[in-house]
Amino acid sequence: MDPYIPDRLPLDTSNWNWESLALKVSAASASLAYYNGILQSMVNPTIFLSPLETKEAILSSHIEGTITTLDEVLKYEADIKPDNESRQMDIIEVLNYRQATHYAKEWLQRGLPFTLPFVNSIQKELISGVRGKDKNPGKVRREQVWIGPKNCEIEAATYVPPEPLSLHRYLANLFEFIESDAIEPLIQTAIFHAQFEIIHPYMDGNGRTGRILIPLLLWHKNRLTTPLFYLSEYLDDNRDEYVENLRFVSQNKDWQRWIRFFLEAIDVQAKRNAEKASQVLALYEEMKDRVTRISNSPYGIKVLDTLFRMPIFRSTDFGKLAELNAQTMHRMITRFKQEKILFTLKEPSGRSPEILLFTKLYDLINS
Ligand SMILES: Nc1ncnc2c1ncn2[C@@H]1O[C@H](COP(=O)(O)OP(=O)(O)OP(=O)(O)O)[C@@H](O)[C@H]1O
Repeated sequence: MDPYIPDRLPLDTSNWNWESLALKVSAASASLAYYNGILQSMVNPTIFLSPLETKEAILSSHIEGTITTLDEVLKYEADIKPDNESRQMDIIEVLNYRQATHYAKEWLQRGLPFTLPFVNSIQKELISGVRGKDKNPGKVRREQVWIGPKNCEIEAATYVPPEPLSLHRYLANLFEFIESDAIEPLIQTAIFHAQFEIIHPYMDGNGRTGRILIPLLLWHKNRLTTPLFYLSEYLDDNRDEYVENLRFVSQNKDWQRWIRFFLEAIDVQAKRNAEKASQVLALYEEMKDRVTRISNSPYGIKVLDTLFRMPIFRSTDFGKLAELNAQTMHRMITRFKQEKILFTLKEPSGRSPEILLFTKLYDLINS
């Protein structure tokens, strides 16, 4: 199989079946707008949706074969680590993914441009210090890669991305394309994701970097007011179809099939994300009164935000993040336990602090 020569963007869409696409676009747009309305009603969506972001990191990494659970990741952050070393590496990959997402959001919200150097730096954050760290992090590849059965030779590949010397040309075309205002933004995002995967700019992390970019693009194209959106649940549930639809673009030039799949994914996930975000918001409102009453102090909201940031935590981290002195922290934790808001996951022992679980939020995110 020869290296693929990607289509130049924008595509020639004169023969497309716009009627069928328009229906999908309007359904996905409506669901996304509804989800965005919920985002807008949140005082601090970054804090509220922080556990959902961890789940997105887990599922996006799972598409690439990294296996870990929300429980393991949250426990790891609270210093409960699995014995198995490869499991630990998988958790670190997920934490890197989340770190790369934060980094990307901050970059864009500071008004910095959506360019190739930006995406290079996301990929660098993603693979630094983990599997792939020796594969030129943050640099466009200079070697040929291919996709196929694990460790296969190029002859057995199912797809061979473009040859390295041509990459900068295709990438320049891709980043120019995304700035065009002449294309419907959801279709533009769908095309961007597929073309990014088709180009396969890096030695490692192409799938995950491409998926990190989706909410950032939706934000860049004014479809989200905060770059928070979680698509990987759908892509992971429909992994074979996801990959097959990408393959159909290069194999049959079937862009419309890919775009329909992508729009369906946005539609379904926007509804799921909206439901989850509303549930988190409702839990926050319920807890606001209780926590303010229990804490009976000016720290109430800070304490609540800290609980929402990490449903499993060490008592000492909780104290630090909520800016409480040790005495106040212990008093509050005791009261929260009496009120069955927090449960002890691990008793303190020696110099190790107690580890606690905010069950309601944890169950909600995990359901
Ligand atoms: N035939 C295909 N055409 C275009 N893109 C594809 C194709 N098959 C898979 N992909 C994309 O490539 C990603 C996986 O790429 P690859 O197996 O090379 O791993 P990678 O570059 O190391 O990425 P990661 O480290 O995130 O797994 C998939 O998640 C999907 O987005």
